Amino acid sequence: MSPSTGTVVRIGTRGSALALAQTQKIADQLTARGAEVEIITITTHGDRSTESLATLGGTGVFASALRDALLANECDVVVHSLKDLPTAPTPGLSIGAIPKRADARDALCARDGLTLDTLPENARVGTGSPRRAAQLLSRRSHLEIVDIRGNVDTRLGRIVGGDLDAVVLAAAGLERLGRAEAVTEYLSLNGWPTAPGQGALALEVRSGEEKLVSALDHKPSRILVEAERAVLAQLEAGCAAPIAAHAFMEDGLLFLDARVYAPDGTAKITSSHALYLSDSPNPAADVAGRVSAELIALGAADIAPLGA
Ligand SMILES: NCc1[nH]cc(CCC(=O)O)c1CC(=O)O
Repeated sequence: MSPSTGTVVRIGTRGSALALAQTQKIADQLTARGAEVEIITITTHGDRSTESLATLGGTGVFASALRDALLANECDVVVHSLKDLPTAPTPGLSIGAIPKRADARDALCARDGLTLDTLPENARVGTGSPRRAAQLLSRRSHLEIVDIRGNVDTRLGRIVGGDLDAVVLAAAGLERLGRAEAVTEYLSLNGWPTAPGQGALALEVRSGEEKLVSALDHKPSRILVEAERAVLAQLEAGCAAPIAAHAFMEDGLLFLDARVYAPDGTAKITSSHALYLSDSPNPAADVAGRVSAELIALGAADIAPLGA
């Protein structure tokens, strides 16, 4: 054990079961590196509201209360789900670490082992995400999309209760909550890219205090999520926009695939580019620049409400 420094690192988190589970993991990793930590639960507008995610205005509903707590010195580190974090930097704050990314896939959780192909015509599928709704409709145009909110357990409960036939959730969240047994189909990222940054966490600190968490930073994960999020930033899109992105590395190349969907699933615009990581001082921004420029040139703003 390292000797205690005498300072306790206060980690702020949302109070949902998912947020607490992922924060506990980060707390354990910091403790293993000799830090003394304390977890502080902060209630956000996004947690209190029962409005649909789309009407809440998307961007940052979960993040702003955590950031306020950090700026007010009520805690020293906050743990965000990266995909819920607005792309604009906050003055005075900095992302001190992006730990190794978990599974970026979406997962279908359906009754009776059903899959996307075997769900009956007009099946009721719950999601609060305009991206997932568009992807579902683009694969199965007769599905009935039900706008749902609430935590993962509540959503899964609606299948058992018979109200819904299926829900689509992030594989990473189900895994963190120990609910992976509810998955009936993992949706491949090739055909079903997900929200920029899905499966990754962001550890935010006050600028200058990055050292509190920098040991947990995972450079490859940071490059991948930076590439995906740069598409959102360059399209000036919010986290509720029907946009999906998937970056991966292979043989020294950084690949980025992004799609913009019409909300009703009847149209989509796609772009994919790759570049050698060694060819650019900033490969994430460069590959995202090419993809975004192409999406815009192909009419992304005409098929989807990007600012949502
Ligand atoms: N917007 C809610 C949210 N934010 C992050 C996750 C999942 C975990 C992750 O992507 O890291 C979820 C739930 C879901 O989409 O099923």
